Amino acid sequence: MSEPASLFHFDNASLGYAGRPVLEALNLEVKQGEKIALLGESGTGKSTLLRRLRELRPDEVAWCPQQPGLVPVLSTFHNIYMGRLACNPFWYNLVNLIKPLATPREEVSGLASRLGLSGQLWRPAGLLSGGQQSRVSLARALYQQKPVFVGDEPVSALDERQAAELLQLVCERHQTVVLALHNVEQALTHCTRIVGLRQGQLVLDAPSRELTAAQLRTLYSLS
Ligand SMILES: Nc1ncnc2c1ncn2[C@@H]1O[C@H](COP(=O)(O)OP(=O)(O)OP(=O)(O)O)[C@@H](O)[C@H]1O
Repeated sequence: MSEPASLFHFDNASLGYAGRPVLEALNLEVKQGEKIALLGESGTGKSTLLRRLRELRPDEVAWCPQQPGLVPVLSTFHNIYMGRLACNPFWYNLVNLIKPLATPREEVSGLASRLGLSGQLWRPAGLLSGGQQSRVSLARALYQQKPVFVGDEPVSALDERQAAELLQLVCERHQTVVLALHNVEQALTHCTRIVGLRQGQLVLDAPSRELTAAQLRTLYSLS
């Protein structure tokens, strides 16, 4: 069997903003088929790394940002539909804005029901609860139907049961997954590899099966 293809490769890389590094001396390779959880305390550079992954392969990455960034006056349907806006011609998007066609209605309502949003399909996104908005954002990313899913704390606003179901759905539907998470149990259950960041450095990179929740919690301990 041939080796899985390398999708992202950082070799002693520095990532940051306007010449100010956030992550330094980064060595990391992501191969096709991997399910990776990125852990580390707030401000350590998880989002910075995820943004770079998205920039490197914009056509292959389904992106689920930390802030839902929904259009509040548009319905749940329209916000999810936006995941595929760039794949369709202008006239098709315009028609679907005014009177959604049967195919996208079916696709989006199927996805909405998987995410427990059936009853919210035609409500303006601005009227939804925080957890519902975060599920709409997740549905919009799933609707992109790309091979790589990059999610920045995509389930942090959800309860444990919903979070587990949706992480499973994300992993089933994408060949490669990279997720920033704060919950170490979720990381160990759903991901096969854990990457830990601390103060701008990669300090852990190991298969989940070799790690315990207690070891991962040390990434968050003060020192
Ligand atoms: N657009 C930006 N311009 C300048 N600095 C930024 C920008 N975005 C983030 N930073 C800085 O980069 C550092 C890392 O931020 P980042 O958002 O990557 O952390 P994080 O690990 O994702 O945190 P959290 O868990 O709170 O989301 C922080 O010091 C932050 O202030």
